Amino acid sequence: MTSKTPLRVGIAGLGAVGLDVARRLIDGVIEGVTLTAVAVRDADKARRALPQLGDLIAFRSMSALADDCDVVVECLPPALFREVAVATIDKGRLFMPLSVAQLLKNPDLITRAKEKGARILVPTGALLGLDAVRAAAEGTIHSVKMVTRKPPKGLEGAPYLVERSVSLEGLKEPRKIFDGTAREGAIGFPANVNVAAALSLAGVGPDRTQLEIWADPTVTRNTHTITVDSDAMRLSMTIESIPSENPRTGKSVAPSVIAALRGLVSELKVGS
Ligand SMILES: NC(=O)C1=CN([C@@H]2O[C@H](COP(=O)(O)OP(=O)(O)OC[C@H]3O[C@@H](n4cnc5c(N)ncnc54)[C@H](O)[C@@H]3O)[C@@H](O)[C@H]2O)C=CC1
Ligand SMILES: O=C([O-])CC(=O)C(=O)O
Repeated sequence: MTSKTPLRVGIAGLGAVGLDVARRLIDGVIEGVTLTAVAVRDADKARRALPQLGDLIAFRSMSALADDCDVVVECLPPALFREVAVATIDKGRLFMPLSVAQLLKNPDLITRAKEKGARILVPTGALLGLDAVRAAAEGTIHSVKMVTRKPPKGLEGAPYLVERSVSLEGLKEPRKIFDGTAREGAIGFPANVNVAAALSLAGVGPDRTQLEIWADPTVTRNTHTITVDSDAMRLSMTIESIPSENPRTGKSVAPSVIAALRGLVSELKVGS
């Protein structure tokens, strides 16, 4: 792809992340990247939010989104992930998932991407430091741990809590609600800790990545701390992301997608 050929982007799902990414692309924040098509549930609602849709930016079904896009950014509820993933990969496009926990449930997609000449690029999303974790993974990683603290509203309704009839309503003190592996966390909290899945894919995999989740009424931000110990480095990093209109999702997620898209076309790219 040369900088003269615009990179055509499709977005599946215009919720907290997708709408923010779409707005920024329409505003022309990245020279050489255009929003070409979107897949939405309710076209009228999408047009009310973004009147530019439907004219130069096409509405497509999820299976047709990749037809005229080089990159498809998936910003859907987890249950819809596979449909758009398969359609994009089968067309040999670049697939950028946000519902990263679903990648752990659908590992065949990675082999499928190899067969079809597609690529899967996981943006850093609500996390940080994945470049350093990948560098550590070039050597020997001894341990990876992530501790997530979210305001209770950002965790309510997660399957892990519903199955155990755990209510977070009226919580006054921080409460540890989960302690296990990233794989188990991705199953129990599919819309809350995609970041744990991303961390595990960057480092030592979902079964060796440890995860704690706290419902914490004393924090106002979605807070993730990662600690990595390897033969080359020890690192500990924390990000505190302001919740977006979707309390589960931090405001750092959409800019992270924009940064990842920019990295596909810019002459200078900083960080791996
Ligand atoms: N990787 C990461 O760091 C992060 C990942 N996420 C994940 O990213 C995904 C998107 O997050 P949000 O934007 O906050 O979710 P959201 O719930 O705000 O948006 C989802 C959108 O999908 C739309 N949708 C539902 N059915 C649809 C259909 N059949 N066709 C097209 N669109 C449909 C909904 O109307 C909604 O607008 C979620 O799976 C979330 O868990 C969220 C935050 C961080
Ligand atoms: O935005 C966040 O804090 C992280 C999040 O929802 C996720 O990883 O699914």
